[in-house]
Amino acid sequence: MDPAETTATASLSLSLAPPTSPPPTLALVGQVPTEDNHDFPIKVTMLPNKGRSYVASRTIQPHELILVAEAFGTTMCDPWLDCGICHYCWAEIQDPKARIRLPSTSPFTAAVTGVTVKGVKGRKQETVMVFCDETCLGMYGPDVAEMICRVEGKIRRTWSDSGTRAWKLRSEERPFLETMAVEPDTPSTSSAPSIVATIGRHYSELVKQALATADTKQRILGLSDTDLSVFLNTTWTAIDGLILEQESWILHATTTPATTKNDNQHDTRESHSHTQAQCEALYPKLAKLLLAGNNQATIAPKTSDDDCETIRLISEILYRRQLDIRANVSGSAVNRAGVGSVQERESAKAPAAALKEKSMVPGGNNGSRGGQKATFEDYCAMQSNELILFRQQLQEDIDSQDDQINDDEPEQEQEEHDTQHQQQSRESKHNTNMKQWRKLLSILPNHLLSCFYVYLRLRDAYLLLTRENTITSPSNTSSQQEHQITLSIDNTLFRTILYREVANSFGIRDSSDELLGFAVFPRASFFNHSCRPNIQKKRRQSSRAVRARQMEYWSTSVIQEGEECCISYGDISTDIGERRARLEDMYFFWCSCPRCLEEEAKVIEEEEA
Ligand SMILES: C[S@@+](CC[C@H](N)C(=O)[O-])C[C@H]1O[C@@H](n2cnc3c(N)ncnc32)[C@H](O)[C@@H]1O
Repeated sequence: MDPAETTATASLSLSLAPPTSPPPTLALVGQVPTEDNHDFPIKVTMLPNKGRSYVASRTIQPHELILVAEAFGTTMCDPWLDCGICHYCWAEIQDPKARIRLPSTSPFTAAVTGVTVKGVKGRKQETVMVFCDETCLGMYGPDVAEMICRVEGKIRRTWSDSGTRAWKLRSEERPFLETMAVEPDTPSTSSAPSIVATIGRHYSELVKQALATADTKQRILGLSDTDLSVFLNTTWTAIDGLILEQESWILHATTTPATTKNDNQHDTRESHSHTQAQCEALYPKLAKLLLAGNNQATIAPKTSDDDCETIRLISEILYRRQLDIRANVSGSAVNRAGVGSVQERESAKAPAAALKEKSMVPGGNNGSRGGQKATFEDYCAMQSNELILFRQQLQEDIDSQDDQINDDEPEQEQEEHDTQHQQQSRESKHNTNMKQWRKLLSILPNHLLSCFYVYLRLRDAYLLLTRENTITSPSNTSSQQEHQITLSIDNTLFRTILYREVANSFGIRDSSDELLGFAVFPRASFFNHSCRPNIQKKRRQSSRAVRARQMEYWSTSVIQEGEECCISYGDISTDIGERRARLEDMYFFWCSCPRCLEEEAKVIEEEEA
């Protein structure tokens, strides 16, 4: 694979239970071909020190097509976004006249009609998606495409030239972090609902809880998997608390437009524009606060292209998950449960069982070696690499900081001391809590802080889009609203998606081996790596409309029943040292495939000679 060339990184809210790890492997272990799938050539099994893997369920002959896997999520690398490559089939667009470009006109300003936020209206939309024609757009899904362009429209916009400049929050209107300044038993002075104060108290406690689990980088590294899960859940939940506090206030302000003197002066339209600006103005403050914990982290004035790639992938997966829910759950159940409900989360937590029920073989058995639509359950069945990635990043941070620590510390401490001194008289309790936050953030890997940043931007964008949907289509009937998909995400869902993409996505390349982007093929994610692979992957060529969304896996030699079926993760032409280092860095394992063992033995032999 190139599960290869991946970019990056699971639970709600106030639950501190460890995430759904270990991955749901056991239900898949020892699968046996059933009556109707006895001819399916591969099955998933558990191998020592390798996790789950595909093995041959019968003798496989060379050049057999053994699996067709369908992509569940894709993301194109930024430079290719508007370069004549179809966003659905990833082929060069043959007929420029038939080409469809989204958005067809600049921004979705129509969606924010009447909102005059300086620097926003009419701003050039940088994200585009192009498709060969209606067929490809239809296959990809016009709604998904539009949604992704809208999300990116929000995300690409710099925070500084949107909300913050247009909307200066008055301190008396600002509950931001207010609850951090009060003792748990002190009533909140905020006009926002009391839930805000409750959340505020709760998340400050969570920060303390996380620090009580581990208060240095080294101690975090020493935590068991279970304790590290609790530590991460607590930290992420505290961040959700910060965000919830702000969202509660924004929603409160939206639903009660005439509660302040200021609001009385505005008509509804202006009120909407202000609340939109508030969304955008509040998040940078939060991001700054979060990132202030680490001297090396800066708040990006503009979201990076890499972050946008990740955001596109997450948004597509999230959207397709909503479609799955709609297809699998009855409409009324969706309404009852609501987006992101506990029921949904529970069903997402039992992917292996669902996979088993649906089909005992990967990719099903429809006579064409699978290829049926991948689902969010399939996606969740992939291995989550959150803990392993976290530890790797933390170790890297420790290694790179080791040399600097002695020089930097006194300066950092002095700076912190000065800042604290200036504010001490008026906000001593606020500072105590801020200090705890800073402490917590300073012991987290920079990589995680970047993930918080991406998460904040997503929450910001989804909130704005939900508001725009409400503003632009207030007259929608309830049945129309039922069919409208609104995206929402919490830290559980964000981490579920992000950390499964890590080491599980495939690079998509053109004929000259240029990397166009990445895709996640959940049912192909059980192929382990070998430097002497017996399976080769190929993009499907049967018809244009399915190209790239499907990947074929072909045997390259005779594979005996029970033998492992492996692909290679990226370049295997390099020497053993380089190969092993790359695999360890990107896929978190030390390769002991037959070829590596042979080459290792040869090196030892030569050294001894
Ligand atoms: C795409 S997944 C393969 C399926 C995975 N084993 C599972 O249980 O979901 C890639 C991960 O599998 C493991 N893996 C793949 N090939 C391996 C190998 N040759 N030796 C050890 N672990 C391997 C590594 O943890 C890697 O990050």
